[in-house]
Amino acid sequence: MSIKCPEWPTGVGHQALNEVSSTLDIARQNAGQFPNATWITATRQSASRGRRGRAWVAPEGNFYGTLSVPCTDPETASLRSFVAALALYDALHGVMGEGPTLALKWPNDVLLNSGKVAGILLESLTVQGQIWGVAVGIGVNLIAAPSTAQVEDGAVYPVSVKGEAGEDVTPDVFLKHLAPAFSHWDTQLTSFGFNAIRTAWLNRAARLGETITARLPNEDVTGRFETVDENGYLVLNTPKGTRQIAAGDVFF
Ligand SMILES: O=C(O)CCCC[C@@H]1SC[C@@H]2NC(=O)N[C@@H]21
Repeated sequence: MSIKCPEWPTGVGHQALNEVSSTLDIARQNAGQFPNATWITATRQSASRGRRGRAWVAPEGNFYGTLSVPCTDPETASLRSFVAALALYDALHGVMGEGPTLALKWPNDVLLNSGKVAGILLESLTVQGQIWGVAVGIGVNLIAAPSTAQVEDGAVYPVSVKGEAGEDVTPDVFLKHLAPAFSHWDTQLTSFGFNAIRTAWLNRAARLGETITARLPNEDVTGRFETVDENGYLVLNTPKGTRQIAAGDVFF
């Protein structure tokens, strides 16, 4: 099967659903069906998933969306987590104004006043065992954040737009900001390559130049956060030399 990456910003579809298990499940079930990039949103998710097999707390009123992107290029696909982070940054500024502080945390969290306000989870979409596209799952705490007891020890504490900025933003209004922002940054990626995205991401990065710890399956790596490289890997300058980290959780 040969499907080209979609042209932005035209031709982006939207399926608005009520309760689903997860908008990522709907994207999987429809892999191969949507010819264009399509936003799948839901008012409730009964089985929301987060990174590394964790659950994502999903009260009604928050934003739950997955963008199904048909695309034949698996390398560019994974870099869409950076596109999503930049789009979330712009969309959150759009709904809150310039006051609250936003920052991006590697690999794909968005921080509001230092707390986690949004998360991104990418999954491959396959048809008959072949990669067909990528699903970009996005959750945003618009009106409510989980309690700190519901998140892992040492993780960034969760916050909401309502709690930090006092704004009542509905998921529909949020998508009106997020969808064009995603199209904008995705056009940058597909037209100019990852370098433009990488530079924009680094300009908004939390703790760049500071000492941070990346938790990997078998070790913790602590070092100075130097940059994100051309593959999207975290680069840490440690006492034992430079480490390039493809995946992990970062702790400040
Ligand atoms: O762990 C994270 O930070 C990522 C959370 C991603 C949550 C979103 S909500 C929409 C989509 N559907 C899911 O089940 N998960 C993602």
